[in-house]
Amino acid sequence: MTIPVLVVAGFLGSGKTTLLNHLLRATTGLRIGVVVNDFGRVNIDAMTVAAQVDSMVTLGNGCLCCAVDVADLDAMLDRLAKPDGPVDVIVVEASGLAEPPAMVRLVLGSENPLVTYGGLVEVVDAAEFDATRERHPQIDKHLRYADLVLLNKTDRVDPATRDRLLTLVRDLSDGVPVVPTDHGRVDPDLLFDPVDRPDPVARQLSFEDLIEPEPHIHAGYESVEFTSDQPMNPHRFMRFLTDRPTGLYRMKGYAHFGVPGHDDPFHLHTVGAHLSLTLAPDAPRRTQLVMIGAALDATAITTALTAAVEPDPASVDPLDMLSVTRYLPR
Ligand SMILES: Nc1nc2c(ncn2[C@@H]2O[C@H](COP(=O)(O)OP(=O)(O)OP(=O)(O)O)[C@@H](O)[C@H]2O)c(=O)[nH]1
Repeated sequence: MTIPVLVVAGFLGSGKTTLLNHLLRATTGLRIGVVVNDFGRVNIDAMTVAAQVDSMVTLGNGCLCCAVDVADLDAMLDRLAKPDGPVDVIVVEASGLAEPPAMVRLVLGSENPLVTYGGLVEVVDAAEFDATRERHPQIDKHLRYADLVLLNKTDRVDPATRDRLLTLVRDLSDGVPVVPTDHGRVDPDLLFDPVDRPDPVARQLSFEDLIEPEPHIHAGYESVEFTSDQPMNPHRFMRFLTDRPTGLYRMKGYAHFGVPGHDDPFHLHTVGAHLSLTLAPDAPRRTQLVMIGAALDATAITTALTAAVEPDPASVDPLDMLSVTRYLPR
């Protein structure tokens, strides 16, 4: 079980903290570690009902909030990412403009084997987008860095503007999934896998008892599944992975190539352009993938993956497997 670390970025006032609060409310059973760089600046609802110790705040429902500088992020990830606790996912709120790429590098460079990169989410204020872009043209570059863009505050624009902005942000972000939200209300399942835990956290009065839980919203994203009992061709499959389908945020599952000398399947997960691959000798010898994103073209994805099926794996040069195995951890 690895712990995804999600980095949330966005211009001042775009709704990052609102998104954090939503995630704390909308997930049940999931223990979220929230990392901010200043408690004083961020108004996390949960903190009003929490006990603060040192740089860490413990919430009744098993969530933790911590305040660290970017430089200390690595140490905080080690503190939070431990087998069996204390959290299932970590959300880092990036503040300041230069920070997101630096934070992503830190997360990707973490030597903690439990830490996996969970994606860079850019929150954009729909009501201010045109004005922000005029003042800060670098926002276009930020959109391209992101693995997922939330076009937030859609309640503050009319439907025609919302649609225009959605198209504009999709064009600017170059294939990155863009999901419209108000008050950061995105389905948490788009961001990370639900955790099936009945109620292991010993608790008295919890955060969840004190706030109104939000109804589950299942909107703004799709998932596409692909299964093949026939092996995949390593080159064609890796081309599919590197030439990421438009709107794809994350993908998880198993791939089987059946090339002589390489019969073990691989477990894979991707977030944005990042791919993580491990050998899964005990998994069934088949390919089974779930792809999650926004405005996914299910037909195009299925067609591309079907074209990557290899009916005659014995004829594939085992050296072609280098295009896959080079992603294995060293
Ligand atoms: N109408 C509307 N207001 C929103 C929405 N999302 C956030 N807000 C409000 O916008 C203001 C800024 O939201 P925050 O979540 O604090 O934004 P932030 O990005 O964390 O801000 P900084 O940390 O200062 O950069 C708050 O008053 C929110 O209540 C939305 O979708 N619609």
